[in-house]
Amino acid sequence: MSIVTVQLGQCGNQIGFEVFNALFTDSQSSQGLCSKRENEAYQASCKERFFREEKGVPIARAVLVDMEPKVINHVLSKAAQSGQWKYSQHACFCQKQGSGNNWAYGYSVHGPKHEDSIMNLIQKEVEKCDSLNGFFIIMSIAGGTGSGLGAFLTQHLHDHYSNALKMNQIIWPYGTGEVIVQNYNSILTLSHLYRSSDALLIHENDTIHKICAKLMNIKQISFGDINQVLAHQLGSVFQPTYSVEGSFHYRRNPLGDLMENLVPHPEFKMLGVRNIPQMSENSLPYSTFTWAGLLKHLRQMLISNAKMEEGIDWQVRPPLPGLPPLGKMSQNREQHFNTSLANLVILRGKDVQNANLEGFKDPALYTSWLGPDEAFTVWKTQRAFSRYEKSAALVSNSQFFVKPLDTIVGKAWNMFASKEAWNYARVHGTPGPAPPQTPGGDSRVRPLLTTGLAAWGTVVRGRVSEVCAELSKQ
Ligand SMILES: Nc1nc2c(ncn2[C@@H]2O[C@H](COP(=O)(O)OP(=O)(O)OP(=O)(O)O)[C@@H](O)[C@H]2O)c(=O)[nH]1
Repeated sequence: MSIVTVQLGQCGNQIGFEVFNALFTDSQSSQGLCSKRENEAYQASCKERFFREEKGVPIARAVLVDMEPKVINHVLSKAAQSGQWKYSQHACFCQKQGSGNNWAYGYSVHGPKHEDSIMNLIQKEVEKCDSLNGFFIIMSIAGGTGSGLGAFLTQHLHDHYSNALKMNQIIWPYGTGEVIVQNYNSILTLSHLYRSSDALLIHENDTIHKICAKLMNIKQISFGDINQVLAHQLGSVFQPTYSVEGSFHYRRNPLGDLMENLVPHPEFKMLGVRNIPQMSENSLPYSTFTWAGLLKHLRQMLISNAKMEEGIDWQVRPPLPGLPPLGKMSQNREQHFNTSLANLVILRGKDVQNANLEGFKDPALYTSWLGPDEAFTVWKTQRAFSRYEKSAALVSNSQFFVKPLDTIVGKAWNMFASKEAWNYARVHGTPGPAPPQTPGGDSRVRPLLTTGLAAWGTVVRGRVSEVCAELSKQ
């Protein structure tokens, strides 16, 4: 079954390119450390998911959308220059003017105006799949096009393709110093996506930046570096794995299987990825790994909510069995133990059959309403990924995002409240501080933003407390 990727805005298109490039390069690699037959099955499965063929050339199953032509032109030519795969020239939609980091402009102006053209392109790409698995929608949540138009399109995909799964890859903005209205844009996007998407796979720019600095030893970090790390993480999740252990049959329903294992309740669908090992190419030849070592680190990253291998807090332990719920709760809080709803571990490489995953089956890791039998899954393949002889990825539905979500909602409310205070002061003749800049100099979008923000902010805030309440029941 195939996945149609929709790349939106600057961020979505730049990341999309790196993802296809990583998938293709890995699938063609001769360093898979497995039999020829197995390698061919892996390649065929990757191709069916992400590429089609036109005159013998692999073409990404993707639709590229941006309101400015520059980035799309750039990724089209980079893909063509790779000499290995291409985008279709006919699967691109761009205009001359971006959304100026204005969510409402993307959602209320660009969305309705270009809905037919974009949905037509998507339909054409869908018709080229023998069997559609779903959509993978890559976007940032802080700009205007990816976030606003992305929320609009996801809603329309939800309405038009109700049987296909929708997974949004969203890029969480840096905590400081980027787009002044990023917190508004983010909560507007999240609250819309929460209704129309089946799962949100979240990557935080701050985290990936740290991985580039600390694990990859990159001195001057560019979006290109960040996107390569991100593409590696996504590849480690989406490249094929066995449907039945030991067979060369690869999973045919990647998005469906992922959701079945990781989204046990439609209200809890924010997923995070951790992977191990991740290091610079120079260090790799001098490193050896064992499954026991990799899995010990990965488990501790999970329970202590460490975002990368470096700086893991080894003091955090699962709550002791038999403690009364209240005792468990206060102990959890003290230790910052990260409770999970569901975890999927994906193992790739040599001797994968010998990896022992008992550590992930401890009931103390999960909520009281799902035991490890339902909440924990493992996928495997003997075929090594990228340049790593052994590697492990963890996709987790856990408390990972409660804190970043709370921070973003809190900042947006503060900004909103200070703007309201300023308006009040102005109306009542008392001078107040200048208002923070809001998007929407355009009179069409300003009312939508102020009323919309109040409504959607409440929705997101409600989600946060629900997630906290449910997950802290441990
Ligand atoms: N990881 C990553 N983040 C990016 C990249 N480009 C932009 N961003 C992030 O995306 C957010 C800004 O969104 P953009 O994608 O640039 O904006 P857009 O969707 O094109 O919308 P407009 O510019 O308003 O038309 C910020 O949080 C940036 O940090 C990229 O290539 N990689």
